[in-house]
Amino acid sequence: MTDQVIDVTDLRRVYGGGFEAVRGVSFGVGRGELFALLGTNGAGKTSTMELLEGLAAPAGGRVRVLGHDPYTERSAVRPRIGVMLQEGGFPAELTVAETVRMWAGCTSGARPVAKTLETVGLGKRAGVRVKQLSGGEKRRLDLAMALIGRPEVLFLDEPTTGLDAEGRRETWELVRDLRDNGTTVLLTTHYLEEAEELADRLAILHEGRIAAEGRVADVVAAQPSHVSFELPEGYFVGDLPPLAELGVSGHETSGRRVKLRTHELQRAATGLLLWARDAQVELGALDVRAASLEEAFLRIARPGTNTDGAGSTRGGRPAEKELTV
Ligand SMILES: Nc1ncnc2c1ncn2[C@@H]1O[C@H](COP(=O)(O)OP(=O)(O)OP(=O)(O)O)[C@@H](O)[C@H]1O
Repeated sequence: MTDQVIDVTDLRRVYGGGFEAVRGVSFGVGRGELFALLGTNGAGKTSTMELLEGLAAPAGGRVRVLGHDPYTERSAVRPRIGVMLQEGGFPAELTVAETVRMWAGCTSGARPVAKTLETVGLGKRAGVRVKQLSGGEKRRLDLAMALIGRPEVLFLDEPTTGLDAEGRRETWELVRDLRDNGTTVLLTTHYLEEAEELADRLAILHEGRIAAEGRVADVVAAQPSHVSFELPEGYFVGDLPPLAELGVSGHETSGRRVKLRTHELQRAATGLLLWARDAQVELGALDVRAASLEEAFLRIARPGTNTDGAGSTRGGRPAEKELTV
């Protein structure tokens, strides 16, 4: 059984004024696991992360990091964790090397400063003042500071925001290496690709609650796949084989365009194509699309709206009503 390094039960956070930003969040992260928290702006990711980092006391629930309460037992937890906040806020006049050296001086067993700067891609910027760094370089400095104490648990709040594509890939490699060497990582991100690349498991937060949680593949598998196409003039959805027999769970149309939803993509696509061949029907703009994390995210982030565009009227013709079969 994995050693549970982060253990969160029914966590709540209430800000002054009574706003409840975290509303009963529970999850666990095992040693050496990388867990990603996703969610729209304001979903509660940073508010949750700060409770785990011991920066605030929860209004309710329970947090354990490395077996301790990170707020009341801060001295037991702080030396063993690395924290990369959304904004570092370092003294502007110090150089990069001075900044990291200063922090290393307060940390027992710190990594060598020069090596750490190399690791995060700031080796050539060691003598530059913090105020002269670009946004992406500041993010790399934040990461260096989080790594300097060789943390067992690393908290990364949007670590690649502001980085260019290459910088992002480099950070991913570094984070993956750390994880592979046993570091437990909790990461928040707005980049779904980042979560897909890195996360062993993830949770999608929405309005302070976990709306979906699991391995990326499981969260995606809960979403339907789609087959969309255009029927030729004179053909209607009713001309297709019974949709339930194709494993289709719902559909919508807009003009001649038809979109089928299914959890059995191969069955639906095969049935449709065999029908088209036998009926000698040419399906226009055929698109077969497996479910994606983006779709899962959008469905959660925009409840009430259908990412399929169900019920819309495009092309000047009224849409058929959505039919769930
Ligand atoms: N100090 C505060 N006082 C009052 N409300 C706050 C405070 N900090 C955050 N909030 C509110 O709590 C909610 C959650 O904010 P939080 O920063 O945790 O979201 P987030 O998911 O990290 O968002 P983002 O992706 O924009 O960083 C938001 O509605 C935010 O306005």
